[in-house]
Amino acid sequence: MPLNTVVNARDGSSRIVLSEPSGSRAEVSLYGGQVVSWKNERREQLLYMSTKAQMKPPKAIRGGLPICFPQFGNFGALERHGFARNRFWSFDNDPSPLPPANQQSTVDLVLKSTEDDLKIWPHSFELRVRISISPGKLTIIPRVRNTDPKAFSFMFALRNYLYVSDISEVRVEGLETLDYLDNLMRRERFTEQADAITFDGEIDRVYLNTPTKIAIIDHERKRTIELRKEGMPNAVVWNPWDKKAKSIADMGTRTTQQCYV
Ligand SMILES: O=P(O)(O)OC[C@H]1O[C@H](O)[C@H](O)[C@@H](O)[C@@H]1O
Repeated sequence: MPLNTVVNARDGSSRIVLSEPSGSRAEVSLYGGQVVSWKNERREQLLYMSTKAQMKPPKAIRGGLPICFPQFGNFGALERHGFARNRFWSFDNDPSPLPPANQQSTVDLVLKSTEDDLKIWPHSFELRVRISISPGKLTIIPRVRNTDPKAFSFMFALRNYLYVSDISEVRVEGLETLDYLDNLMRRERFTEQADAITFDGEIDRVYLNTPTKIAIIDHERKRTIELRKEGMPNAVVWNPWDKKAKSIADMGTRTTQQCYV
């Protein structure tokens, strides 16, 4: 058991608390291996969490940073976004070969395939994530080990719910001129023409071969979240807008404008 505090939230779920001296703090749920809260040193929340989110099976947690594995979306025969977000993860006591962690600000989790998982996806695996915080930064390092005699392919994605003031006040920079698959147009391929992505309706796109740095600029809050990634070529931009959001039972819309991207 690591030193991180494990708290029982009001909804009865257990969370691991990460903290660091400048005052930022994250909470991680063993259900889904999911970051459910991340606050900066000014105690401002940076992740959206639905007021109707369930922290227990069978649904995935609606908010934070859900982990999609071994499938993203409906790009395969499994349930949407795979099953890792609907499983209870464990503490990983042997996260080698990563460097030793500061146990106040880092947690290592692991998900290993079970007999039931093998019935729906016949490949045994160990999926590890190291989640850590430092001033102004949240880092997630995922690793997949094939414990199967045969090779397999998989998809991995972090389906981030970044908290913004009002989606219509947000710009996403770094995806201009790139090709994308439009999930609202049967995955037809288009090229982005705008010099930044802004929002005025439902959007659900997979941008291909994206740069390592993408900026989410929240004009109203005067805050920029910089997303940096390695080894993950594509980036999804999703916001369901009003009508679709209302049809998602656990979305818990607070205002008519959605506040996540
Ligand atoms: O409702 P969920 O299963 O969590 O999926 C929420 C959304 O995730 C992704 O961004 C997909 O591109 C969308 O098509 C999907 O609607």
